[in-house]
Amino acid sequence: MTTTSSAAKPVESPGTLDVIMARKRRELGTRPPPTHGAHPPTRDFAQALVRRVPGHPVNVIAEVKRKSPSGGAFPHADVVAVARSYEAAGACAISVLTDGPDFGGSLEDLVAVRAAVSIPVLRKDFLVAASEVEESAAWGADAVLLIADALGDTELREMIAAAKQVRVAALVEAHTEAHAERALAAGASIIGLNNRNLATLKTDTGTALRVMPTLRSRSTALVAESGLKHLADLTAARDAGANAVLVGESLLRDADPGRALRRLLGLEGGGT
Ligand SMILES: O=C(O)c1ccccc1NCC(=O)[C@H](O)[C@H](O)COP(=O)(O)O
Repeated sequence: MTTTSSAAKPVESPGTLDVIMARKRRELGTRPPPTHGAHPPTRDFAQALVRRVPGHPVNVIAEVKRKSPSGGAFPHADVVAVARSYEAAGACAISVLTDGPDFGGSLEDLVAVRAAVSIPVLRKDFLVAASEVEESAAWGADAVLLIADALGDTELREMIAAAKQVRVAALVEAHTEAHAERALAAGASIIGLNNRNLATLKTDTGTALRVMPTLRSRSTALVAESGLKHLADLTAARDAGANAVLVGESLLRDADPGRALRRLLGLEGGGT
């Protein structure tokens, strides 16, 4: 928090998410509208989240990104190789960061990863308009991330409706119960509870555990996101109602992200 020099009234500094969303809204104004090419048949993201896999504590959406504001650079530039290793290790879906400036990703990464795996692929970005949901479908995304905390009610409703229209799943993320309720009211059926506060980047893995039980009976699928490192984090998320978890950093810090995923799932020794 910063304060003005003379007035007593405090002035909030914009959080990281606000800064990113402001950039995205500026960029949208300067980009040509998406061209809508034919897109491949959509892989069923919701089904991948709810399908029970014998021997897995919970389904894992495994994430590829080259860097992040909170984590800095990750040691794997070849996101396609990492995605392949995740699929072989039992991931139910792949999350691909397509934001360039803050995460080192691109829509070309999304296309390359989708061509390399047979499981659904989530476009993880900071979408600000329904036209970008349509654009995501044209680029082959099976699902898009929408961040309830950063979108108005009308935007959220329009973007969820656009996703239904172009037959991509919408994973609607919230950090608080209030934003999760807004997501449900806007028509969301797959809700992600982000343990990371995207304004401050502080992570508390108890966040999803506290909020998910209130949503269990009103959603198709629940996803606990961010900061998950241990098998015990996965079993706790499952016990609180999660169908799936979204994991990036703890896998990407390992020299072998596929092996790290097997360990996280309790399928290989060395996990905790
Ligand atoms: O991770 C960040 O630093 C970040 C900053 C600003 C906006 C979003 C950000 N991350 C998005 C996510 O929450 C994660 O990519 C995702 O949930 C996976 O989390 P983790 O397993 O902790 O990498």
